[in-house]
Amino acid sequence: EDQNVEVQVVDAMDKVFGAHPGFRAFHAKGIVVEGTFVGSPQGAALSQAKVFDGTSIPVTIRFSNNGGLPTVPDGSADANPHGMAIKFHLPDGSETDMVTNSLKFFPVSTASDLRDLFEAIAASPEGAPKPTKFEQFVAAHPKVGPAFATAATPSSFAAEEYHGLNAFVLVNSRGERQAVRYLIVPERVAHIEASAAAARGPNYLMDEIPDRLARGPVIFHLKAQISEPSDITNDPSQPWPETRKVEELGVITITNSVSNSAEAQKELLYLPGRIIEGIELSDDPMVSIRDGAYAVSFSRRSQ
Ligand code: HEM
Repeated sequence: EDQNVEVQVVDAMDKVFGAHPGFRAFHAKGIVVEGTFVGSPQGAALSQAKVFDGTSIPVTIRFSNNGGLPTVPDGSADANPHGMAIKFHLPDGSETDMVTNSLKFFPVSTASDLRDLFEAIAASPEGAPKPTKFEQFVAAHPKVGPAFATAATPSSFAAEEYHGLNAFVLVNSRGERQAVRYLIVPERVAHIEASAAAARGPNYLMDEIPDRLARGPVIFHLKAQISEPSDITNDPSQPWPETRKVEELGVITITNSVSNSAEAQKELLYLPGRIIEGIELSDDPMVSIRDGAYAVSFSRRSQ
């Protein structure tokens, strides 16, 4: 990977979406909610991380739309995939994060390919000569089309399944290591047609979740897809077979929205590589590069 891909990828995002002071370079539109996580015995057997020890851990969650436009309509295809970022607040004051989205696999293998994808989009405005740079990129990267085809428009942030995509390694108290990919599974997945989403208005997802929480909690199951030794762990564009075992790591109970979401999300920084003992990076270099890019975006949006 290039030395400066963390900066280049954020620059390329800004070329596509424009720079919007105070907002994230990507997943710019979102809403912050709060709740708790309780780890399961299976989670504790897979990882000694304190987050899975069965005690109730406060969580701060940000749901988001794809893209760098703070005003993207929630039901637009450009808002897919939606994101779910979770920050777990451990009793010792430390934090660990998970940053997931609703794609079933990632469109490209590496961060430099993602940079090149945004560069190609930026170089392919309306009326650009055919084949456009974007069309050429898609032709040369066969996972882009199929990956985006896995994204749909949810009826609610609470009715979507989210995927960690990058592999992590869980380490238990016996030192046993298991590469996994996280899945965040709602009680019910519900997708709607673009026309129905448009009828609900441009902020229907952001408006719906506080209303829902006022009526009662929202439950998700945090799960781990368990890899086999032959599975590739350094390429999130390669899904593992559907037949792989999935273990429950615990239950997320979202209890409330926050009154100052717009301010709260400015202060929040989720880092996919913010991990604690019992969770390790895999051989996928993308996670550390993501950390760098998220930090670049954070420092720009905090100015
Ligand atoms: C090389 C790959 C990637 C790069 C360079 C990248 C870059 C970024 C950047 C710059 C941000 C804004 C961060 C901020 O200002 O706080 C962001 C946000 C986000 N990304 Fe990525 N991303 C990558 C891959 C992924 C993957 C694989 C996922 C899902 C599994 C994902 C899901 C998200 C989500 C959900 C957010 C919003 C986080 C929040 O709510 O604070 N990204 N990404």
